[in-house]
Amino acid sequence: MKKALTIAGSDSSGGAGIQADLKTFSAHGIFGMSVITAVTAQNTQGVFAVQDISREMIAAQIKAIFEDIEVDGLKIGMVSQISSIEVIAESLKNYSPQNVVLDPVMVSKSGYHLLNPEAEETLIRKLLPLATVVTPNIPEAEVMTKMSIRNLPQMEAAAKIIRQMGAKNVLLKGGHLEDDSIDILYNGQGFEYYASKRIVTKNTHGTGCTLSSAITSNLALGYSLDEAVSRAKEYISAAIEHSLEIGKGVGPTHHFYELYKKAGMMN
Ligand SMILES: Nc1ncnc2c1ncn2[C@@H]1O[C@H](COP(=O)(O)OP(=O)(O)O)[C@@H](O)[C@H]1O
Ligand SMILES: Cc1ncc(COP(=O)(O)O)c(N)n1
Repeated sequence: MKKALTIAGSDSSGGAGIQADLKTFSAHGIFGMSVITAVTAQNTQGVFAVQDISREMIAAQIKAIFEDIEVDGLKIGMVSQISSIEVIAESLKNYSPQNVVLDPVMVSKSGYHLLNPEAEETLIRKLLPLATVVTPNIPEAEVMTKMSIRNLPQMEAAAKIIRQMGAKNVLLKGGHLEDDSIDILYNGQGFEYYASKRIVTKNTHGTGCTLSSAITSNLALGYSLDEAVSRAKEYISAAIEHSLEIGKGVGPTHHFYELYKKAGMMN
């Protein structure tokens, strides 16, 4: 069985973060493991409190996993402080992990700063070079490039700038634009485009986490990056289409092993 690790924050309401990642890994038939960087008290309506895990504890979790178990895919999600980012970068250097997907989580859908703005530059400098692919949404790409992104040509220009910052590949997600949702992948030579119909729903809590852990799962299963992104896009579209009316606010995506298996997407 393939094994994947998520280094991210815990979402008490189960829609995003570590919880979304582990559900996604399971739906792909992957054994999921976690390094928790922060515990959040959140639900479908907002984030109410965050407690960061100490750098010693983050390092100890990473060591415990890599010293014992082979990691076929690694996803990095919410990391809130400079010290946490630094310890992750230092710890991972010892293990040279393959198939690293970096989701540069900055602000939650409900507007809470999950990444301390002072740590943005450290995230770019320390974590981007470790990434096989980085998956910013439009507001994150705007912070990284300091440019305004309103259309496809601006997305392409931003993807080129972000790749120059050190990631091997950039998947810039178009979910925040108004038209159909197009994500673009830039590998330094050319672009791939992944379009999907915009699904009309308010329930998109955890879409970014779900997409990045689905890419990680498919890379761990041995698919090329292009195939991994295509399959992950099918997964997230179905997960949004079947999203759940849970809670009073922005409900979560749905993770469904059985439907996925029927669609012939299981290995
Ligand atoms: N309403 C929607 N319909 C279809 N796909 C969507 C919708 N919202 C987001 N997506 C897709 O979900 C993934 C996550 O997108 P996005 O919302 O941009 O990221 P984030 O959760 O990081 O803000 C992307 O592949 C995006 O294209
Ligand atoms: C622990 C954690 N990690 C990531 C997100 C981002 O998810 P979203 O952008 O859907 O709010 C979140 N809300 N909580």
